[in-house]
Amino acid sequence: MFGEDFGAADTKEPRRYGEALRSAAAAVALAWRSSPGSVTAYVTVSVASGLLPTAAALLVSRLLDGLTRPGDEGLTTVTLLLIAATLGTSLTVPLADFLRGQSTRALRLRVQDELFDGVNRLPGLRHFEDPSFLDRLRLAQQAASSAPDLLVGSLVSSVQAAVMLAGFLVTVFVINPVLGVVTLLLALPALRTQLTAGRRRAEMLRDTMNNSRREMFYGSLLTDTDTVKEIRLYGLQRFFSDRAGAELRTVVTAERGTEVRNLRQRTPDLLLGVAVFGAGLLWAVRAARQGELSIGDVSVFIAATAGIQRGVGQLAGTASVAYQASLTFTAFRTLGEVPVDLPLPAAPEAVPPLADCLELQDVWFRYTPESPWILRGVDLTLTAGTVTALVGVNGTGKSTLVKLLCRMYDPTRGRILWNGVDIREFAPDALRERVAAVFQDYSRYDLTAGENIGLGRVDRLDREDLVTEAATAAGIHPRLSRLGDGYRTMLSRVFAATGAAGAAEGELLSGGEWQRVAVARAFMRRDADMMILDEPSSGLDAAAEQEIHDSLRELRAGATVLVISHRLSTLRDADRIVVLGEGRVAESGTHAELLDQEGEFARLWKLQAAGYEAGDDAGAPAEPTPVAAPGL
Ligand SMILES: Nc1ncnc2c1ncn2[C@@H]1O[C@H](COP(=O)(O)OP(=O)(O)OP(=O)(O)O)[C@@H](O)[C@H]1O
Repeated sequence: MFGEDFGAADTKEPRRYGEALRSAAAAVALAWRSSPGSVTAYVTVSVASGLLPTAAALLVSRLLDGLTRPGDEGLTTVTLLLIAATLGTSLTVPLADFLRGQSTRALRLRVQDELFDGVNRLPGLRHFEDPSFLDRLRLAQQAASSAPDLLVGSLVSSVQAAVMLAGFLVTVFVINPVLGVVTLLLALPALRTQLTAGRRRAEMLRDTMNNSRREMFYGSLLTDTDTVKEIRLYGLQRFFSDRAGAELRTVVTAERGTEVRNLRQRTPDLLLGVAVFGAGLLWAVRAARQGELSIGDVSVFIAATAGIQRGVGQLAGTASVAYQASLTFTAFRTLGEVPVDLPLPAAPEAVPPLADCLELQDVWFRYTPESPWILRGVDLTLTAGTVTALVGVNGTGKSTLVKLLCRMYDPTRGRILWNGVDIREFAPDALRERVAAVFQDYSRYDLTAGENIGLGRVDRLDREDLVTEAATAAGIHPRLSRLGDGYRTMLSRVFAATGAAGAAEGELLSGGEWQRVAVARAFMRRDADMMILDEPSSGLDAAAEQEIHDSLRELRAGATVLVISHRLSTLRDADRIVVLGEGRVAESGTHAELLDQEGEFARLWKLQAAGYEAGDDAGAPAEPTPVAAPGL
C-alpha cells in the first residue's frame, strides 16, 4: 500500500537531488525556526574560522619573507597578527561546537513535537499495521533525531570549507594560475564521488530498515519483562539471539558492501589529489631555486595546495553527509504528507447523545483488499439504553466489529449510523469521546495505579475522587489502596516511581487485577453514551465478574452497552444476545428465545453447561467454574 509512495527505490538521479535539496532546505528552515540566534552565531563563527587558515598561511609567508630581508620593520605586527590568528583558530572550534550544540538542542525539541504531530494526526489504525509505513516511520524517527543536526552541521561545515577553499584557491591562482585551475577541476569528481557515496548510504539505510526493525524486535524480546518468562520456559534465548544476529548480519553486510564500493570509487580521486600536490610541490621548489618564488611564496603555496586538498575533502565529505541526511530526512519531512487513513468530513457534525440507536447496515469489512472478508453484511441495531451481548466462535469478527464502532476503521461496504447519521460525518475524536471501551487486548501502562485509571478521562486525571469511584466500581479499590504508595504506586517493574524522594518502588498486579484496572479506566467515562466491553471478564474469577456486571448495571445510567463474552452464563441478563457466524448475524434474541430456537447459541450453551460441576462456583452456584469449551 505504501510501497509505491515510500518504499520503492527512486532511480532518477535529478529527482533525487531535487528531493535532497527540498529536504535540506526544510531542515535548515526548521533549525532556523527553532533557534535563529544560535544558528546565526554558529554560521558566523564557522565562516570566520574558514577564513583564518588562509590568513595564517599568508602571515607565515610574510613572516618568512621578512626574516630573509634584514631590517623589515613590520615583523612584530605580523607576528602579533599570526598569534591572534592562531588564538582565533583555537577559540572558534569550541565556540562553534557549543553553538552547534545549542542549535541541536532546540532542534531536537522541535523535531520531536513535529514527529508526534505527524503520527497523532492519523486517526485510524490502518497505517500502524502496514509494514512499509512502519519502516518509513522508523526511518523518520531516526532521521528526526540525527538528520537535522547532521544537515545543519554539515551545511555550515560545507560553507566553512568553501570559504577556506576559495581563500586558498585565490592564493594558488596568484602564484600559478594553471595549477589553480587544475586543482579546481580535480575537486569536481571528488565532490561527485562523495555525493554518490552519501546517496548509497541513504539507500542502504532505507533498504535495510525492515531488517533493523526486526533486529530490534528480536532484541527486545530477549529483554522485555513480558516475554522473558516464556523465553526461559521454552529455552528460546539462543533462537531469538540467532535471529537478531542474522538480521544484524544482513544490515552489516549491506553496510560493508556500500562502503567497499565507496572506497573503490574514492581511491582514484585521492591518488589524483596527491599527484597534483606532488607536481605542484616539484614545480614550486624548482621555481624557488631559479629565484622565481620567494621562500614565503613556497610556504604559502605548500599550505594552500594542502589546504585545497583538505578543503575539497571536507567539502565533499560534508556534502556527502548532508546529502545522505537530507535523503533520510525526506522520510520525516513527508510524514505530514501521509494521507489520513480515514476520510474526515470537511465540516464535521457535532455528535449528539445516542438517544435513538446505533445501527449497522449491511456492513462488510476486510483488512486489506487482498485479505478475506471478515464481516459479510452485518445488519444489527443497538437500541439506545439496552444491553446487547455479542457471541460467536473465535475469529468470527467480534473485536473487528468493535473497532468499526470506535471508527478505528471504516466499513469496506455498508454504513454505521449513530441516531441515523453516518459516523463518517463525525470527527473520530468527537465520536470516541462518547464511547467507553475495554478492548480485549487492553493496555497496561507503566504508570502509577491512579494514572492507569485516570487516563480514561485524561482531563480528570488528577481527580482522586473520580479515580477511586471508578476503581471501586471495578472492584479493584481495596487492592490498589493496599499498594505501598496507594494509587501513587508505579504499576511497573521496569520504571521506579518518579517524583517524590523515597517513593515506593513499582509493584505488579495479577492478570485479573490488571483487567479490573482496565475496566475502571472505562468506568472513568461513566457519562459515555456507548459502553463496549470486549471480554471484560476473561481473566476474572466468577465473583469478580458478577461484581463488574452489577457495577455496570448501576453505572451505565441509561448508556447503550455492547458486551462480548465467551462465558455465556454472564450474558443472561442482556436485553438481546446476538450470535455472529460466517461474518453475519446468525441468531438474535433473548437468552430464553435463543435456547428455544435450539440453534448455534443453544448448542454452545449446552456444551458449556456440560463443563460445569454443580456447587463448585462460589459466584454462580448453578454454573460453577467453567472449563474451556471448544471455540468459546
Ligand atoms: N489487524 C488485522 N489485520 C488483519 N487481519 C486481522 C486483524 N485483526 C484481526 N484480523 C483477522 O480478523 C479475523 C477476526 O478477528 P477478530 O479479532 O475480530 O475475531 P473475534 O471474533 O474477536 O475472535 P476472538 O473470539 O478470538 O476474540 C481473524 O481471523 C483475524 O485473523
